[in-house]
This record gives sequence, C-alpha cells and structure tokens, in this order.
Amino acid sequence: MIVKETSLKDCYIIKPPVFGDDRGYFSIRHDKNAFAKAFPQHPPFVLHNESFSSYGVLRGLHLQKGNAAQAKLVRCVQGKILDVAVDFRPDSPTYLQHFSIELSGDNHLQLLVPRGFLHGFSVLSETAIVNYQVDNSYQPETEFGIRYDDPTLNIDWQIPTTDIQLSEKDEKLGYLKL
Ligand SMILES: Cc1cn([C@H]2C[C@H](O)[C@@H](COP(=O)(O)OP(=O)(O)O[C@H]3O[C@@H](C)C(=O)[C@@H](O)[C@H]3O)O2)c(=O)[nH]c1=O
Repeated sequence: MIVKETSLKDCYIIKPPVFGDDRGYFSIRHDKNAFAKAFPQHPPFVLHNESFSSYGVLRGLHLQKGNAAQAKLVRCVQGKILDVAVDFRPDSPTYLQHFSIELSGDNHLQLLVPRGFLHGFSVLSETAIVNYQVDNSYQPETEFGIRYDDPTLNIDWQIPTTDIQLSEKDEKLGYLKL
C-alpha cells in the first residue's frame, strides 16, 4: 500500500497493491494491519457503504458534525468519479481549501478524507459504483452540507452544470456563511 500526501493537511491518496495478469487483476482493497501501521492513531472503520449513480449525479458536499464526524476511505469500484474533499476545520492551515482527484475502477486509487472535512463526488462515466468505509456510525441528525456550487469554494466538478443531478436534499443545501 502506497500513501501519498495531498495539498490538504491529513488527507491522503492511497494506492493499494494491484497484481495484474492474463486473467485480470487481484487487489488488496483494505489491509487492516498495513493501514494501522501507516495511520496508527486512526479509529477503526465501522461501516462500509456503497452507492451506485449515473453520469452527472453529484452527491455532496456532506459531513457529520461534532462527535459524529466521520473519516472516509473512498474508492470507485466501477466507472469514474471526481472525488472532492474540503478541509472544513477552522483551526487547520488548509481550512476551506479543496482537493479533487479522479478515482476509477481502472486506477484503483483511494482517498482518505479525514474527520471534519466536507466530501462529495461527481460521476464522470456512464455509471459509477462508489464504495467507502467510515469510522463513525450514521447519525442523520448531525448531517450538514454546503452546496456544490458554493462561490467561495469554487470547485470545478468537471461536468457541465446542465448535466448535474442532485438529490432533493442536496438541492436545498446552503452556501457558506463566513
Ligand atoms: C449516508 C447514509 C445514508 N443512509 C440512507 C439515508 C437515505 O435514505 C439514503 C440516501 O442518503 P443520502 O441522500 O444522504 O445519500 P448520499 O447523498 O449518497 O450521501 C453520501 O454522500 C457522500 C458524498 C458522502 O460523503 C457520504 O458520507 C454520504 O453523505 O440512504 C443510510 O442509511 N446510512 C448512511 O450512512
């Protein structure tokens, strides 16, 4: 497992071992021991979530507040997404900065999004299956979000605005109040 820093504090790209041969590939998606060695302070993952979406779907930007905060280890099993993490920790040197990366079934990359970050993704391929482990339980009453097109964050989601499909919930999210 290879760990690479991103432009955001505590947010990392992870490349798991992938062994390709004539049949296809074999990959170690999550190695508890290797992960604990790289991130000794990290709480264990307690939920393993998956979503399926079509081209143009944009989910985000989401977080759970306070003690319910979740770190997320995100990968795209099939298709291609633009995965986006926003540092939403006021005491961080990278507060309100974002990092985006293409995750796909082909590149096998994972993004470790820390607690206290907003997270979202847009689907760039016809369909995409996104799989993510989180280190805290689902607590819907603590959910918080910011609209994907917030002018302060100014994120390029790499799909035309006319193609973007939001959930009713995400449509109603507000902009940053600084
Ligand atoms: C996130 C979540 C949703 N649900 C349910 C609630 C609802 O009926 C249905 C769909 O929920 P949502 O519309 O919130 O799903 P979605 O918009 O896909 O929300 C997800 O977006 C990405 C970007 C994230 O980072 C995730 O943490 C999560 O916030 O699934 C759970 O049961 N457990 C969960 O952990």
